[in-house]
Amino acid sequence: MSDVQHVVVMGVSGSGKTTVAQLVAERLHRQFLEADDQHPAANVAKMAAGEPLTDQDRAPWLATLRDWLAEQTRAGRPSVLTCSALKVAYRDVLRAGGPVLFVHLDVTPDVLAQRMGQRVGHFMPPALLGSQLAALEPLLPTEPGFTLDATGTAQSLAAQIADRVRALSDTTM
Ligand SMILES: Nc1ncnc2c1ncn2[C@@H]1O[C@H](COP(=O)(O)OP(=O)(O)OP(=O)(O)O)[C@@H](O)[C@H]1O
Ligand SMILES: O=C(O)[C@H](O)[C@@H](O)[C@H](O)[C@H](O)CO
Repeated sequence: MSDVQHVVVMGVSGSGKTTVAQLVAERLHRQFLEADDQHPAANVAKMAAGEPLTDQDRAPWLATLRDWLAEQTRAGRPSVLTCSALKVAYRDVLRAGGPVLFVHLDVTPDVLAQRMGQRVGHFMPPALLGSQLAALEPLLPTEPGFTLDATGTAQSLAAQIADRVRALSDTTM
């Protein structure tokens, strides 16, 4: 089995996690989970009201995601998960669910604001972007994963990620 069992597509709101991760899951024929759908209702209400989440708010949500990863690991199902995973401590929680490769979609604040401004029907207000960027801790060299300049098209980003995952799987079989 490959070391890259779970790909976690991470980054701040509007970076393209959902769009890109869905394409990666299709390309690699993997299980897919959208972390936004797993937030407790209180978290969604808080964000929709323009209030950033705290570490405490995120704790039960991260535990749910970790448990889902652990379930996939136990069943031997490689997966793709979207998750903001803004802090090292949050990523450590996810890593407890099995072998993970983080892919950080890095987008400039200008492009993020443009993307969030254009998006319709999403609970996350663009006003929370500053707090997302302030909370973000880039991947450390000691963490498994890589950062991608995510200003390209979603299809080209997904192709790059799928290629990297396949290459890593080939070298670890
Ligand atoms: N590579 C891309 N190039 C241009 N636009 C993109 C790209 N990826 C996503 N978008 C658009 O940007 C907006 C945000 O994308 P998306 O919802 O996938 O981001 P997200 O990181 O999942 O956000 P959130 O965490 O807030 O749900 C959407 O309107 C989407 O269509
Ligand atoms: O950790 C967080 O603050 C949240 O996960 C957010 O990032 C949102 O859920 C998501 O981005 C919604 O748009």
